[in-house]
Amino acid sequence: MSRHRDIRNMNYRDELDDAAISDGGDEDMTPEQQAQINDGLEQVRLIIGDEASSDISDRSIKEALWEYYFDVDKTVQWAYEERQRRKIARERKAAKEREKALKQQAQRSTAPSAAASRAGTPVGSPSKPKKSIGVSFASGSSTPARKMATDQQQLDLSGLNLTAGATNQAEVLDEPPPKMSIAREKVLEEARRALDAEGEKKGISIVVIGHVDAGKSTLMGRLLYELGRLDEKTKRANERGSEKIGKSSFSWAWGLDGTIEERERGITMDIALQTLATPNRQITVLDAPGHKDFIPNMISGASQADCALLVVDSTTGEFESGFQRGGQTREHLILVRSLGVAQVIVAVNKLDQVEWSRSRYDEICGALRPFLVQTGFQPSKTKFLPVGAMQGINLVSCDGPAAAELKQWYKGPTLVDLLDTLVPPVRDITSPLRVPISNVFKGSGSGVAVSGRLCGGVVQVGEKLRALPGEETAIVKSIEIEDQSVPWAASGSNVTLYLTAIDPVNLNVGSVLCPSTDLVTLATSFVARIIVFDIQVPITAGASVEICHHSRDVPATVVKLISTLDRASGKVVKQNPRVLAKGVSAEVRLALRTTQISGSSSAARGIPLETFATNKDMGRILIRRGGETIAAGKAINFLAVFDILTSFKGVVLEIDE
Ligand SMILES: Nc1nc2c(ncn2[C@@H]2O[C@H](COP(=O)(O)OP(=O)(O)OP(=O)(O)O)[C@@H](O)[C@H]2O)c(=O)[nH]1
Repeated sequence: MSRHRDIRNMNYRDELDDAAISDGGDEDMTPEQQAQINDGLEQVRLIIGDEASSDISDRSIKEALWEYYFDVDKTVQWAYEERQRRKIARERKAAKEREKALKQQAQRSTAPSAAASRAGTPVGSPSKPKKSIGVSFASGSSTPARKMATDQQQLDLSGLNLTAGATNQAEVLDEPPPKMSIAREKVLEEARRALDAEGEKKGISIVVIGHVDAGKSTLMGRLLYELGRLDEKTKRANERGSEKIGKSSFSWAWGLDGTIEERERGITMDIALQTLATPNRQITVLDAPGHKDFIPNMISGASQADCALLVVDSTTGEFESGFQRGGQTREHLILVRSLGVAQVIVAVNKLDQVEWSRSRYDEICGALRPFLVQTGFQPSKTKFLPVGAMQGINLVSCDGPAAAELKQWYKGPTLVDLLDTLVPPVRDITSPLRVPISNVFKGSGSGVAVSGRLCGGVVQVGEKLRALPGEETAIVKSIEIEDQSVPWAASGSNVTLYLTAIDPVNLNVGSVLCPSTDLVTLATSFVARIIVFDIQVPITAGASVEICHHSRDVPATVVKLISTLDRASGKVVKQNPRVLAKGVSAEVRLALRTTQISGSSSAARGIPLETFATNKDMGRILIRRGGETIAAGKAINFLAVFDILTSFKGVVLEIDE
């Protein structure tokens, strides 16, 4: 085989047929190279699935491995892109055929009797061309969970040439953008009815948090298996694959940790999204990374969740290291509470490591309870349970010989019982639509897809939305919730929106989609009420920080320390404090840093923010410094905003304090 074929820029028309790929001859390879190819093929297959589900033949994979010098990561990336290219090519072909059929139909209808008599068929009953609806890569595939931000499935948009010129675009546009077909009032009425419906499963999202290696992914992988959401074939493939790289204890985690780096390192690096159902709840699960290097990804996941599932490792010394200062058990709890999560389930895991000791379980619950209260969780909204994630004990049931020791002292609910009683939050469907984008990836045909959680309002197919910051609008081509196509979605739903009529370069993670008639404020300077975390170096005026808002981080400066406040009453304790030490509540003025340097960068154009009083989910921020989260807060007042009406000039309006 030659290494000189440009795999990334292959013409998909030629590549559609695997037989078209020249063999080139394996005889050029040494036995070692052949072994490497076969080994690589096995690894790629573990990730992308078999030929039927991946649409890529062994031969194509071997070719790619050869071209990429046996690099499995690059080959997997190529395979995902290739699959998408093939899908687009098929859609184009189908569109052309539909167009041809329509033309023939039109010709027939202009000469009805002649056509009818010639064809011997009745006139006027053309077969309606099927409408193609974009589907995400994850739907129906045997690949692991869909990842949210930096997944292999979040593809390099340049590979698709989505912006490659008018002719190309026109060719790809197989149908005009859809029009809004349902009146807004009707959508609201339907949404209200669906939310109130008795007997309907209530939708809720939960973020899985905890210190690194607590067993979060293992617990979710095992739970998905117990609930029939992970099939035997994938389970066995994960067992084989993890054993092969000497990480067999991570086989359950492979159900969630899908990238090669995550699997090789045995850690979660990005949020993985999965769904599961309990008798009364339809649950979106966001598995967050525990490692402190990936806190921004964890924040992105937590800002999309209603509730949290905290997993702690009960092994001697392990709970303690996660709970001590700097441990992620502590930090994650503070973060999720700051982001508005009020309900938490604590799964005390790996009890098999401490011989199912009741006293160890009680000790851990006893240490966590006061901390949870201190962090702002109400005891009535905090539930505890003992589990053995690896063996699947007390997840769906607490029966069988493996659970015998636990059953001697534990008679409480299982994890599924507790998930089933989570209280869904009140959804504000009448407020303006806000969709902070947590991921951008390729849609089908000419479109691009974005995912995120609706923080207000309703969205429907055909709706025109503005992407902020920026001047571009998009039209919603289709909407998916849990891989099901739906005509509309309401506040609180985690959705994938397939957009058209927009260049994908204008859609960024952290941008917010909203109606053109009701734009989000782009704040460049604002007052926030914050709570300072357990920091060692106090905050002073002029400090350089990062503001995290949903999936966006922007450099900012703490311009002014306005006052410290009484945490209980909110009353001013001291005006113009010189420093803010740990535990203090304060009002500060923040300004995006790039506004002071240049008036044209995206950060300078402000962050799409609302005051907490207007929209709680859109008004929360976290403040980080040097990789550490130092404070959480809410925007209470804008001091300077980017003027959207004159945005092409990059005007920043100063508003009096
Ligand atoms: N003995 C025992 N080991 C477990 C159990 N649950 C998880 N583990 C092991 O703990 C290790 C870490 O598991 P993961 O599921 O990757 O942990 P995690 O919390 O998802 O890790 P990060 O996402 O990287 O923070 C693996 O070796 C698991 O096999 C359990 O119930 N018992």
